Amino acid sequence: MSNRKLPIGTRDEFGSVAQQKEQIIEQIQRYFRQRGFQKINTPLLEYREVFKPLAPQAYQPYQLLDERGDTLVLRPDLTLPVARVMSTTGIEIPMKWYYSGDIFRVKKRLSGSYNQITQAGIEIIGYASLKAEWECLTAASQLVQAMGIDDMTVELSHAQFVPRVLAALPLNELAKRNLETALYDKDLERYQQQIAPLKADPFYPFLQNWPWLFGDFKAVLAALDQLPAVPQLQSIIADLKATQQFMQAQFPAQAVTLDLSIQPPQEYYTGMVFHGFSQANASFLFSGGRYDQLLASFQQTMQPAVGLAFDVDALVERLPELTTAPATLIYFEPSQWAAATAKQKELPNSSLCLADSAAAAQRIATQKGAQLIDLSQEAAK
Ligand SMILES: N[C@@H](Cc1c[nH]c[nH+]1)C(=O)O
Repeated sequence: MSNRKLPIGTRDEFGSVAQQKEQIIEQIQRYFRQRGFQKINTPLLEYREVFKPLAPQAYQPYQLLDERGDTLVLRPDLTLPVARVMSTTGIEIPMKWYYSGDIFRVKKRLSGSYNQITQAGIEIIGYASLKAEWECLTAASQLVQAMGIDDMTVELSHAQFVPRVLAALPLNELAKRNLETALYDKDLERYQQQIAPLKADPFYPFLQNWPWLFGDFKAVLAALDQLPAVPQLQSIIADLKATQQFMQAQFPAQAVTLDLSIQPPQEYYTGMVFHGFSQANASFLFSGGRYDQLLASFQQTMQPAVGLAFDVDALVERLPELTTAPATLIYFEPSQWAAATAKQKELPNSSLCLADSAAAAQRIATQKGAQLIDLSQEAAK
């Protein structure tokens, strides 16, 4: 009886959860409108090619065919459609976009997570400076704080850190790939096997600690003292330090950590990567980063870009339940329509009772635990 079932990984939303979700989306969008961002909407359906830059194993999309037999997908990401828009229209950069919408990612069966996720996010296109990352982090900290969530940790990382360390190691390409996978998977046994041939190498003391290079910002940076000088890492470390100092100065209460052994959540990231998490949530509250090469995969020219997306569902999960004023139902005679409407406007959490009789109205009020105002009594006077 599949007409009574939902597809795996989807859900219905109603009542206070649906209402909180609407409010969160509105709060985020209002914030970005006020900061001078422009709204962008893209379709739910796109050609599969738009999402080529995503790691296929990470985000398997739902696929369908259009009438010509071309493969379409339900969008598994919102950044790539914005990159497509930028490269197919003559919109001038720099540009700051905000958006909200659902994305679809087929997850493993029994993973317990949803395949339809609501995101609200931004894409800042055309700014190469660290200020663009700081704009994202400012928005994330201020918005999450304003929602009343006070246990978020912001974690910084950098998409180039791991590749640049690997490039400096005296290993062949295959050994580097194996080392990278073992590091990202936190498969310590395989990792130890991969670094064993480097026991006499100056990188060895650092390599022994690498899988644990996450957590307290200063402690992680201090562990880099063991690293032989790699000139290609200097700008990365300087940017991360400057960003941590920025956060400390602007948002002293915001916890900021550093992870130098993590796989970036998107393959298209080329620079600093950041996300926010709370101990109470399995998913990130927001996730984002710099992706300077992405527009080049749609057109010839490279454009600097940074963005982030909030996971609206994860935010709602963290919010305290809505407490609403006790409900009131207003029963009235058809001739009292205008008076009933005026009364309803006055009373918070009230609605018109559309029942045919006062007795039916009373039954509904009792069933809903609502107070009943009966205007028909006044009409009768
Ligand atoms: N699209 C990314 C988030 C992001 C927006 N802009 C840059 N990154 C995600 O879903 O993880």
